[in-house]
Amino acid sequence: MQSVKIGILGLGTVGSGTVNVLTRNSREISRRAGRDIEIYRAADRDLDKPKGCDTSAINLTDDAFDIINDPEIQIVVELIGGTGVAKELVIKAIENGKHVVTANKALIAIHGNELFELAQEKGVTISFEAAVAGGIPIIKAMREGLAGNRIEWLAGIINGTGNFILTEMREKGRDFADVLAEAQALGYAEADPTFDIEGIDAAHKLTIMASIAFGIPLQFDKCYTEGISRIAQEDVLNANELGYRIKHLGIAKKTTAGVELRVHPTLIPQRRLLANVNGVMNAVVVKGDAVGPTLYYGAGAGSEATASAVVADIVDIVRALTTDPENRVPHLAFQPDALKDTPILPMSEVVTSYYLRIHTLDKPGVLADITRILSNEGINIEAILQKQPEEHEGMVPIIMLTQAVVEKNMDQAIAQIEALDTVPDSIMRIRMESLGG
Ligand SMILES: NC(=O)c1ccc[n+]([C@@H]2O[C@H](COP(=O)([O-])OP(=O)(O)OC[C@H]3O[C@@H](n4cnc5c(N)ncnc54)[C@H](O)[C@@H]3O)[C@@H](O)[C@H]2O)c1
Ligand SMILES: N[C@@H](CCO)C(=O)O
Ligand code: NA
Repeated sequence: MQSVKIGILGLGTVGSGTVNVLTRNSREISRRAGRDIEIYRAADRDLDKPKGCDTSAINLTDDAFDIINDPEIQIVVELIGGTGVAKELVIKAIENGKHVVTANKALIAIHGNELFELAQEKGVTISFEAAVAGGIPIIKAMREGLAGNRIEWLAGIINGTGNFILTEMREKGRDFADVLAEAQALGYAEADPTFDIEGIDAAHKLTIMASIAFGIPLQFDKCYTEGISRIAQEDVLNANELGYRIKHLGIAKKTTAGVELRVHPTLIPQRRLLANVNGVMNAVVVKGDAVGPTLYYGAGAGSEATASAVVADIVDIVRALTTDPENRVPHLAFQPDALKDTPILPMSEVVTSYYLRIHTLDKPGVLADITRILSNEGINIEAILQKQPEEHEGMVPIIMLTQAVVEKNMDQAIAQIEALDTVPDSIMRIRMESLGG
């Protein structure tokens, strides 16, 4: 049988990994797919830059549209990134009747609704396993493996760069900027690394997972997003002392009032598996009503780990080339006309417990003022840790763990505490999750 011809757009970290995996494992892959897969063409706008793969047998171009317009190519693999030219290329590819594989979470989270509709209309598939948690087959697991469940919640470490930074800070006391530079050199970070640090990349991935879990349209703009750049070494140490770890989590939860969709640093008990996921590794816990909690773990970024997911998507498409489009697995797990518009809850309505770090002046009565304000807002204190002033330029850091409270009450309490003369700095708050049941 004739080989299936694919065209790759972008030969950077993931593009070159994809060439390497497809080439090295070509025999195994053909046995699985039932057809040979041929890298017919590849495009990179910067062909002079050395590539991380052998391109001698590939017909190269610096114009990605050459590939989109090539009638021989059945599958386009978009590994350029971003929502500019990548969107234009994907739309043109679909219009030209080509299937698309992409690792681009920004594109799917922001434009997925319209792209899937177009793909549906044209009878082609957009596959995006590499877009969420890199090499971990989380999309496949949720979309197919958990299809019998009502998914209740999911929580995950879904940014490799951020987890690498937090791990190095905790284990080696390393400086934030220094670790970020290393993550960039290793090819983990986004083109704009603020996407990693400020939680935007994790929010893209969480948006995609929440749609697949709950059967709702993609709503990236409603995702609450907070990064890790404000976390200080003292918070990492305090958490440790209290039996917790700080992890940058994406959390999606179905409640009776709506769906919680939030990315933020989170204190989780040290004994939880997620607390022990370190470095560039990612992990996602998905709780289904029938199966209970399930855990998916693996490399969340990196050249060949991500390529593993890209190639799996290519194999899936090749296997399904002759099937009727109506019989393919729906892009977002639920049939397009069965998606529900369950509301996304504003952050002010989310209920969690908190870690608070309050720097106070060393004066009598400060603690009493703080506890009075918290109590007036209905906030119960679970634990208090008071540090010595000497190490903190005369300030007394007070660390508190609270019981669960609705976020708007905590907002009000924090505003009142910050207004006290004895509290000159802004308060650090980190939400807590038990991740039990
Ligand atoms: N790096 C990872 O670990 C990883 C993991 C999962 C997903 N992703 C996603 O994969 C995509 C690619 O990421 P990457 O890390 O490989 O990026 P990269 O910067 O290493 O590679 C992008 C490549 O695209 C080329 N390019 C840019 N504009 C182009 C254009 N108009 N036409 C042709 N080529 C063009 C660049 O020259 C570069 O070689 C992004 O969407 C990213 O979010 C990356
Ligand atoms: N920049 C992303 C790449 C994988 O999506 C990360 O660090 O997780
Ligand atoms: Na994945």
